[in-house]
Amino acid sequence: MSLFKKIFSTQKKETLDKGLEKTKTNFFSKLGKAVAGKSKVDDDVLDNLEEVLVTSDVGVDTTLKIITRIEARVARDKYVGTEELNGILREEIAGLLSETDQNENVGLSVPEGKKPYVIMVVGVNGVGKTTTIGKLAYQYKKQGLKVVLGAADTFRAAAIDQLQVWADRVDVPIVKQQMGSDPASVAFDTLSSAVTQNADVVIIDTAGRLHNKVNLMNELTKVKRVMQKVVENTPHEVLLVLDGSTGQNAFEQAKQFTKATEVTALAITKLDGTAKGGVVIGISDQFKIPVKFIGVGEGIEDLQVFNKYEFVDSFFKL
Ligand SMILES: Nc1nc2c(ncn2[C@@H]2O[C@H](COP(=O)(O)OP(=O)(O)OP(=O)(O)O)[C@@H](O)[C@H]2O)c(=O)[nH]1
Repeated sequence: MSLFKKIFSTQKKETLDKGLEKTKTNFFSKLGKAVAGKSKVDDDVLDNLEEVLVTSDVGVDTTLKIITRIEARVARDKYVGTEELNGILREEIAGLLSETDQNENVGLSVPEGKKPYVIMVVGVNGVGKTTTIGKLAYQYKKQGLKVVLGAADTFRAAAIDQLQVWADRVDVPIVKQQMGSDPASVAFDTLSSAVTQNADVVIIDTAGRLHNKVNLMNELTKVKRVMQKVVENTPHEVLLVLDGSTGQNAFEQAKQFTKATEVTALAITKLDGTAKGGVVIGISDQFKIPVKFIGVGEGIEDLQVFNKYEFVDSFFKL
């Protein structure tokens, strides 16, 4: 590994460790209480553990899967000491995540033959959509790729302004129209401009109004249809941004959006500010959609390509 890569991966690890601090403190303090005074993993410990996982926003279904795995292990090994619980949880959760996430996580690479690579970003207001687009644009640009942003969230003037702020910050072109204009028309213009400029990556913001699923569905379908008039088979990626700090609400949003449109990847933000980081484990397990990015801070560098092994490692590192 080159020195640059080593420094970068150490920094990435430190940011991840720091970003997960709140979740870990909360989780391990609960886990400590769950096993207090116990030397052996028995039914009581398993009951307590179940509660710890559920209250850490891992989600009921995923929690039950984890508990079943640990039960089987306890039954097999006859005696499992509580001091082994951390290591066992780590192994079982890593195992669970690798079973369910079948998709190859390509992270920031742009697949061959897909130029411009078009990412449509969806999600409700306030989840960190604009910030994620800005951070993504920065990372693609840092790799030497030419990026164009499209402000197709035309529902609020602030959304267009905010995206402009990020476009200026990252120094990438943005295509926008007035507030209230047709999002599909902005998407059309953005893709046309990207083709003319020979851009590598296009990132399109969309309005995430969930109050009416049919409207949302119609709007996203139309945006997609119009995109395909410019570049076939686009968008290549539909990235749903979820706010990790909302815990179960993030699950709910994932359910709604996956019903409204075909979501191909997830970004889970604001993990640094929350004790609900367990949501990443539950969401990775429940939806057959890869978590590609996680937000672990407000800074431009604080969006990471999600790696389930690094995540579990950081989570269970004492
Ligand atoms: N701590 C932390 N804050 C984040 C992260 N991602 C986004 N934010 C903050 O979350 C807030 C909302 O982010 P926006 O990007 O404006 O969210 P949005 O979904 O585009 O929301 P609207 O612009 O209201 O539609 C901002 O203050 C961001 O700085 C993250 O990973 N960590």
